[in-house]
Amino acid sequence: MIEASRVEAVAPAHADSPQTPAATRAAGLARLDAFAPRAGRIYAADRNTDYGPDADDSVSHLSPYLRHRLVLEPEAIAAALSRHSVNAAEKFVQEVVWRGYFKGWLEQRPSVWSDYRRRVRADLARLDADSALDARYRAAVEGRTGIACFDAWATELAATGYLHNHARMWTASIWLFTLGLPWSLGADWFYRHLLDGDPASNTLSWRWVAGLHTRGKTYLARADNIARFTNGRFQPTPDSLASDAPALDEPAPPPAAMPAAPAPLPSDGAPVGLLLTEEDGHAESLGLDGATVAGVATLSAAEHRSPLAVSAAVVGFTGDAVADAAARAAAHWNVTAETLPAGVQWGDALAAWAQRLGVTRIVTAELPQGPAREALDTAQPTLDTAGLALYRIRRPYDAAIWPHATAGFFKVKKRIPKLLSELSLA
Ligand SMILES: Cc1cc2nc3c(=O)[nH]c(=O)nc-3n(C[C@H](O)[C@H](O)[C@H](O)COP(=O)(O)OP(=O)(O)OC[C@H]3O[C@@H](n4cnc5c(N)ncnc54)[C@H](O)[C@@H]3O)c2cc1C
Repeated sequence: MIEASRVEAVAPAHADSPQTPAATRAAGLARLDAFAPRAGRIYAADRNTDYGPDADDSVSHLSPYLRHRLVLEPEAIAAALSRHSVNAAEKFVQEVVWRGYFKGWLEQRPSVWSDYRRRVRADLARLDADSALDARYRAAVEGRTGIACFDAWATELAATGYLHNHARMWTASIWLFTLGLPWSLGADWFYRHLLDGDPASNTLSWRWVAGLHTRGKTYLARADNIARFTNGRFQPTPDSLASDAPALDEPAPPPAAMPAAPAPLPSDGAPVGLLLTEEDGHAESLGLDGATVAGVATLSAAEHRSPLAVSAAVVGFTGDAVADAAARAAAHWNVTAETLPAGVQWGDALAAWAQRLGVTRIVTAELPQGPAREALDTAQPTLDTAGLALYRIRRPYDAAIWPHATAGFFKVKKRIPKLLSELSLA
């Protein structure tokens, strides 16, 4: 049994903290608008420097919005390309596409996600059995390792729900190779705190640092690199950090297999219930304008990110994001929106809601691997018994990227010009 009280004793971010951004599409679009002028050469030149939580930097901070699809990847790419040439915006576009690449990679190998979920439980149980490992783990997540940069990033993560990409790479590397902690627990720690916490980007980035994604190739945090790219804020001594990063080893994941395209929603006009989750906050662009949407419901699985307690900021941000999505969808289709109770079986909640609405069809954006997908898969037998048909909509953006996410990012990167033209973005 996992100890529910294993929670970090560092300043937590609260959902209403002034540092927590508003979880609305309007706030995301405002952020995109403010960032777009810097999405070209400024971003490319300066994106690797982490100036600290209270300083301006050159990255977009769009990730919580993109992760919940309050802002869509094509919108972010289009905003960058409306201000900059394809060449100047190349780096930003590539970074946005990394997100879709990781999602597609995991969709094609769902067992990597289920193995991660099992591994987190097993490694948490190891902490109970190994007091030295437990002490190292607690010192790390509470920011008490004595490694100043690591401790500052641990505190920043808990206080803001965000870390700069380079800080994520250094933190993960120090966790693995200097502190000798299990990668799965590092991924779980990030996932419990990041407002942009994403099953694919987070799990696969940790695996990448550990040498499990690009097999055998690890990421080593070096003292001089940290000093340079924190603008001198941190100056670790070289001997305070591991000097090598031996790759972890694991059996290779099964071969990639692209999930079949979901069955289309029949166009016979029968009424549908529209289910919104934290995976997609912009139902208005799902292509449902020809459908008869009879009502909207929301469900969130944010609390199931981990066997441990998920930060209040994550639960708050996710709840606000689905509420914002529901309010917009309800206004768009002129129907009412219901927040279905958290903590119940999704199958029971959905069947009761569909009955209230008088529909036998539920439609939702396709849920990628993650806790919401697990909850919906578990609900499927109950939906079947209730005679409810579930339709999932795959966005053209995902359909364009996922099939190419079979190996490393390079294969997808090479296709970016084609992708931009297929999606009418350039
Ligand atoms: C160990 C580790 C864990 C991570 N966990 C997550 C996570 O849970 N969720 C998440 O969204 N990203 C994760 N990332 C990727 C990346 O760090 C963040 O997306 C990025 O820092 C978000 O800040 P930004 O929006 O200012 O990024 P920008 O630099 O402005 O990039 C624009 C957008 O591109 C995407 N992006 C940028 N870099 C990456 C990347 N390396 N991989 C995937 N997408 C990227 C994001 O959607 C981001 O919002 C992780 C990286 C590492 C090394």
